Amino acid sequence: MPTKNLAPGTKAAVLAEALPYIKRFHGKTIVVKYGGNAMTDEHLKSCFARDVVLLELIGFNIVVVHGGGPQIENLLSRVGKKGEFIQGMRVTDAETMEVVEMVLGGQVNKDIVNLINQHGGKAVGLTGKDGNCIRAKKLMLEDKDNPGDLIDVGQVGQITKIDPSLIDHLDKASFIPVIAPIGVGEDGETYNINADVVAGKIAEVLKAEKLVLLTNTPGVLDKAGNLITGITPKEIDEMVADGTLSGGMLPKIGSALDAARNGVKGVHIIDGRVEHALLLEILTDHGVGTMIKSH
Ligand SMILES: Nc1ncnc2c1ncn2[C@@H]1O[C@H](COP(=O)(O)OP(=O)(O)O)[C@@H](O)[C@H]1O
Ligand SMILES: CC(=O)N[C@@H](CCC(=O)OP(=O)(O)O)C(=O)O
Repeated sequence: MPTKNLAPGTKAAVLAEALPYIKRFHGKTIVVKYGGNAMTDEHLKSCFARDVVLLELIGFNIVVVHGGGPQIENLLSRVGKKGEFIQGMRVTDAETMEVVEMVLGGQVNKDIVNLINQHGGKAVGLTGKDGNCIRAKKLMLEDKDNPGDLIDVGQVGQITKIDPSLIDHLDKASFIPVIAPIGVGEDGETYNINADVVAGKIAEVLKAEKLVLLTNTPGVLDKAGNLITGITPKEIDEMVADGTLSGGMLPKIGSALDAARNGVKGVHIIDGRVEHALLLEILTDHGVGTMIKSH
């Protein structure tokens, strides 16, 4: 949005408003999860990359974890396959895993790295295989309809360990890590992991001040479609039980809540379709989206 028509006093007030936030987050880690659904518009992608560079240059350690669900879907359809999801997790056979790794570790990861670098940042792309930073084992889902039974969703991973040393090295050297949600097993197996789950765990392990999940809804919506600005664990349980939270929102809210309970002070689900949503959330009084409370 052009700012040339704003009065100088208004511009100055907006900049001055950022000072307490700059003081609070200077030298601190902020994990940003960039959802595949929020990265479909070129202009918005460019705004996102600019925001990341700006936040890094004012002294925050930004770590980006990205998704790419729609982008995976696109390549799958080109090879004649259709994605299937159970409890928000993609059923991942060997061929799907190849596509997932190509899209997340290749296309999407390099696209984000390139954009950040074009805007003056120093981004480095990784998957969980690099430096063994995301260790995983096979995930089995609980069958909600038949308690006690397990559902096999193929090469979907459950995180067993995050090794933050590579990410720490990059942060210390002012590089911006851009992480694709692919994990590696003890015997070198490749695992597809939901990006929200990876972002939440990385935020916990890095003791991040904030976790911001950018998606394609204004935040968490109630039954009537209204935005909920703050949500408690009890309200989450109720909304899962009555089906108000479903699909991709299930792993998202689960990992957001885990992160909030495990020490990440501010956990927010925000609308990545809003220009500069990240700056609004982090540097202004104007909170956007839904804050996930730990109790
Ligand atoms: N109560 C809810 N409020 C908001 N979104 C919801 C809700 N329940 C389900 N969803 C779905 O969750 C989606 C976001 O998850 P997902 O598609 O995995 O996005 P991303 O690619 O950003 O991770 C929304 O687009 C919406 O369709
Ligand atoms: C196991 C699983 O579901 N993995 C996800 C990984 C990408 C992802 O999470 O992308 P979004 O953040 O855009 O949804 C998938 O294959 O779609």
